Amino acid sequence: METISKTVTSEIEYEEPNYFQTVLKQTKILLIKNWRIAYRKTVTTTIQLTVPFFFVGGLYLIQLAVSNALDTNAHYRNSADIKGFSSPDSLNAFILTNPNITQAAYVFNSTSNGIFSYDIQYNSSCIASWGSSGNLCPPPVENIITPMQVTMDRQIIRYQNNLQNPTSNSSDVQITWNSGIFAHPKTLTYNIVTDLGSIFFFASLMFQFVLMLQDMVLEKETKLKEGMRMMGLKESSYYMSWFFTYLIFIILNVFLLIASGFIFQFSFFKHNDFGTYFFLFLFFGFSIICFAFFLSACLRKSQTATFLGFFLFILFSVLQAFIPNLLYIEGKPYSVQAIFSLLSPVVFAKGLTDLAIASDMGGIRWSQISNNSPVFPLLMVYRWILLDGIIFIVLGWYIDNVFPGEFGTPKPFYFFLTPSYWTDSSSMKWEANSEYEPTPVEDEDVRAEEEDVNKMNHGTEHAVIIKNLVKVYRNNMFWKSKKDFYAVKGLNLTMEKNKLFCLLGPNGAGKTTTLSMLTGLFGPTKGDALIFGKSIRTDMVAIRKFMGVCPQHDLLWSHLTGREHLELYSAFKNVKASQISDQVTERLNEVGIQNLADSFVNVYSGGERRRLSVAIAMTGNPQIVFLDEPTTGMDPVARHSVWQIIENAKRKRAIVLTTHSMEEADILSDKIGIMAMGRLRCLGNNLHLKNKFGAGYKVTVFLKSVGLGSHSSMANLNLVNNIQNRIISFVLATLEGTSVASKTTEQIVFSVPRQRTEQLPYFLETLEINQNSLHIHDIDVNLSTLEEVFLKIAEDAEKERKTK
Ligand SMILES: Nc1ncnc2c1ncn2[C@@H]1O[C@H](COP(=O)(O)OP(=O)(O)OP(=O)(O)O)[C@@H](O)[C@H]1O
Repeated sequence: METISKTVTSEIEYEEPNYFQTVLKQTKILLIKNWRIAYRKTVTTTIQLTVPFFFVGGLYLIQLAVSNALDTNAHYRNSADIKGFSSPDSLNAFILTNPNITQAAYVFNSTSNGIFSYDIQYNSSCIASWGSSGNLCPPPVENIITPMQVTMDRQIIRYQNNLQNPTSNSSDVQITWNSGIFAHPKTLTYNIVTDLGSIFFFASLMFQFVLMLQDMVLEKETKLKEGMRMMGLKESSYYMSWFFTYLIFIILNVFLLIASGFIFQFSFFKHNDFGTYFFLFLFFGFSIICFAFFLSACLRKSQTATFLGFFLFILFSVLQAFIPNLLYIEGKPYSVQAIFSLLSPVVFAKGLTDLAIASDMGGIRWSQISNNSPVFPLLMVYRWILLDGIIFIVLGWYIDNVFPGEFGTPKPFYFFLTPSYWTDSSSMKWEANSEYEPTPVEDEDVRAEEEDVNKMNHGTEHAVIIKNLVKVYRNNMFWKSKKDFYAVKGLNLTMEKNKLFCLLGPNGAGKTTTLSMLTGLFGPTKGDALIFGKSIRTDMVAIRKFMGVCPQHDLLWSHLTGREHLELYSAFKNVKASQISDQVTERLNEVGIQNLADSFVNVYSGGERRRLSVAIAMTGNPQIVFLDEPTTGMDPVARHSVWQIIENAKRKRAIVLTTHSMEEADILSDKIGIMAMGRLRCLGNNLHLKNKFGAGYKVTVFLKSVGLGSHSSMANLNLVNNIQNRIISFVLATLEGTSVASKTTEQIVFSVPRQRTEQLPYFLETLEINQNSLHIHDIDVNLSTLEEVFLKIAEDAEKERKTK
């Protein structure tokens, strides 16, 4: 057997923060946790943070593509046409009435005495430029002005020379020229932001919404949220930590969105006041965080969350594209506008459209937000978006409390009116639920326990008192059905302080369900339990302060280290900040994973994860610890060291253990209850159960070697058979009622009934006297094992199931 190092548990000092300090402290540590995980999920986080840049960039590319398309379609020139006009005014009149069919014009000012002056006027719009499509707007100097100037100058010189003397040079010619653009009507530029901006800006923020919804529902689905709650997490801290995590994401996104807007030179960002669009984006970000909260309270599966998230993304993209134009117009009743304004994407789109249209006309100043539009000006848009957010967050909080779904205990619909909700105060309330119709109890120990429990009025003398606890897994959440499954059928039980109670039972017996109710993972259908006098129905928050839990499935974050997990839970348990580091090291040493302390949990083996879960359960010196199959998957060395931890731990606290290892139950338990098919079948300490349910004793007779093995021969086998038969005949004749349990070439195991206890010493003496003549090497006597007791109970339950 390996040496087990004794761990000396140092005295833990606690902080006693008030409710608000606790919430703030927990929020801070959860924020650190969220950001650590986000930082370590490098690729996902980078995409999450930079998504607005890609959306705005995409918008810019579309703008380019649309402009080019307009270029291609322009039928802008017919270069064969040359027209003459009598005056600049008639030229201008022609150009204004026939836009974009003339590329350029010469306007002659004076042509006297060898002095020439002319202007070159050209079409400055991109669509009329020279060159083919693809060149968005080629420079006029190279394409128009220079060729025209060179051509004209040459012609003037030629003309002048011909007039005077064809052979003389042109030094006495003086030419001045100017260039300018055509007269043109008011320019209409294509503004992509007006048409598509709202979809793109909306999409870049909605991306966060989908991810957040998925993150939150995933933590719920994987029970991590409930795991933290069981260890003392405050609901408000949990929500605040997600809220601030995503608010920071949103703020970073908004800044990146604005920066991208400037990089791509959108007039939306250049011409409107910064505050006008900054607050619009920020408030919309806030409202989608609240909307995600609301939905996460209603959803259970992360896959559904992702699907719904994308569906809403598309639905709102469509709605916000056309509803604002139909809705926010003069003459529409305010009530209709108000109803649609409950959807923040719709009001957001209205705000964006206002800003986009205004950006072509100088933009909106911050001082104009209350009157920039006759219907729903920006100020009203801001107010509605904020109101939407507040409505959704309140609804989400209410639903989460009253309909917590699979996990969590439903609170009454008026829970927010009860002082205990706000103060964590315990009401010491004993919920004697009379609705349960008891099933007849066959075992007298179980019946006696039930009678004791029914006499108890308060539960402070015991660590746990369970009274008529029932759990029904409903087939659907609305009505009772025949398919409803009764997992626990009226459990009555007490567990003592400073003792270890072991709950055993075959698979599906209802052990985990019972533990889940006791730890507040979900509420009982009927009945109640008091833990150190506090009801699991009404005082779970108070109970969690002194409770440690090691759930059946490890609730761990792959991207956090073992040390970080323990630091997080120590803080939940209010261990003094200055002591956390020492306490964490102590817990890590205790379970023997100190060498993995700074490795991420995703590299831990199954057994190492279990050890970390046990260390988490023991964090903060809880008065009661629930261990659901804590040693599953551990090697024998680890298992023995965990047994030693449990053995040490139970001196100061109550421990409730479930296990499939009979050895573990035998060694550690002070009291054992065996459940099957949702009911308690027997109760007592291991000796009592073995005596009561075990077959009696096992006598193992070891045969002397006759040289079998690889050299076995027929003759030797016959010899062994003879020896075995003689021993069996002798034993069966000496001790009445004995039977052969098993037989090998080396040993024979006999089952001796309990009724023969008194004759056993005489029988063993006789066997010893005949040891040599019977060819016996050794004899061993054992009481029935717990395993036999377990098998008998399971067998009885199986028979009961078949007869039903
Ligand atoms: N969410 C659920 N919905 C419906 N039935 C459930 C649900 N959870 C558990 N059950 C059923 O309730 C019964 C009791 O389950 P429970 O997990 O409590 O058993 P257990 O004794 O802990 O078993 P094991 O030893 O295998 O862990 C099982 O038959 C199980 O299938």
